[in-house]
Amino acid sequence: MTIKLVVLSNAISFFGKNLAKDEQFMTSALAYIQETLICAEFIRLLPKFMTPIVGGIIARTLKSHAVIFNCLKVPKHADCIQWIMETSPKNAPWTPQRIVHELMAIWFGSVHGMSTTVAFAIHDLCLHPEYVGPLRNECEAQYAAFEQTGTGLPLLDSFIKESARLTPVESQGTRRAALQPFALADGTHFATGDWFCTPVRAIMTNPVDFPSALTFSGFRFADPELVKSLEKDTTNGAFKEMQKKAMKLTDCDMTYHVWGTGRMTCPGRFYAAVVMKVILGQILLNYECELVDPAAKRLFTWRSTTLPKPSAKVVFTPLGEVA
Ligand code: HEM
Repeated sequence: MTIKLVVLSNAISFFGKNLAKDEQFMTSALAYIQETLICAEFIRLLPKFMTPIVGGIIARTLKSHAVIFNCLKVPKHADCIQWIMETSPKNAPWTPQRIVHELMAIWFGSVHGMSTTVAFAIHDLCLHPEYVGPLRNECEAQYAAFEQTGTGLPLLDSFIKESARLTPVESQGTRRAALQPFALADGTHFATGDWFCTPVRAIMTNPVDFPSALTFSGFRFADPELVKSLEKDTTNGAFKEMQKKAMKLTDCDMTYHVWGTGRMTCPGRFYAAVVMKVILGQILLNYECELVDPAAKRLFTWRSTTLPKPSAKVVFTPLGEVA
C-alpha cells in the first residue's frame, strides 16, 4: 500500500496530471518498480561483461517498460514544428521559445506568400479567360492523379508561374546586410552594415530572358509540344509566347527570383506549389470566376510589396449555375 501511495503522490510531479490519471500507465509505473528490483538483483549475480546484454534483453521483455516508454515517448509528427526541431543546430539545439518564433516567422511568410500569389492567379484566370478551358480540361483529366502524387498539372503549373512572374509579391529579394566589408564579383563594394538585394521584378521582366516580357503568356513555361497540342483550342494564337526551355513552378535560376536565390532559396516551394494547385484546381473544377470590375485597379504597391486590393472582388459562380 505504501508503495502505491508514494507512486500516486509522486506521479503528478513526475508525469503530469493526464498520465497520473491514466490507469494503464499507472499500473505499469507501479509494476516498473517491482520488475526493476527483481531484474537488478538477477543482473548483479551475472559476470560484468554479460550485464548490458542480459539487462537489455530483460528490459525489452518487461511489459511495464513498453507501456511507459510508449506513453512518454514524444511522438514524431509529420509537421513544420518537427521539421524545425530536426533542422535546429545539433550542437546547440533551439529552445522551445526559439522554435515557436521560427514557426511563426514561417507561418507568416508562407500564408502571406501563398495567399497573395493565389489571389493574383485568380485575377489572371478572370483577365485571361482563354486559359480556363485548357486548364479545366487538364484538371478534369489529371486532378485525381495529382491528388495521389502531388505532381502533374503542367499547364496549371506554368500558369501560376507566369502569374507570379508578372505580379511577384516582392519586387526585391535576397536582401542581405554586409556583416563585414564585401565585394561582388563585378567589383561592387559594400561596407559593413550596407544592404543589398536583387531587383526581382526587373529581372523577371527582362526581355533578354522573356520573349514579350510584359505580356501574360500563361503557358510559356510548359513543354512546347504540350502547348502545341492545344492549338486547336485557340483561335487567336493566345498560347504562342514560349520560353526557350520548359521550367517547373518550383524551378529557380538567375532569371526567376520568386523563390529567392542561392543557399536560402525557399524550401517550402514544393509544398506551396501543391497547395496553390489544390486551391486553383478546385476553383477550375467547380466554379466560373469573374472580376466584378475588370477595368478597376486590382493591386496596390506598398514599398517593395505588391498586394491585391481588397476592393478587387471576384464572383465565383458554381459551374452548375452558369447561365
Ligand atoms: C508562394 C509562396 C511563397 C513564396 C513566394 C516564398 C518565397 C520565399 C523567398 C523569396 C525566400 C527567400 C528569402 C531570402 O532569401 O531572404 C523564402 C525563404 C523561405 N521560405 Fe518561402 N515562400 C513561399 C512559401 C513558403 C512556405 C509554404 C513555406 C513553409 C511551409 C516557406 C518556408 C520558407 C523558409 C523556411 C525560408 C527560409 C529559408 C532559409 O532561411 O534558408 N515558404 N521563401
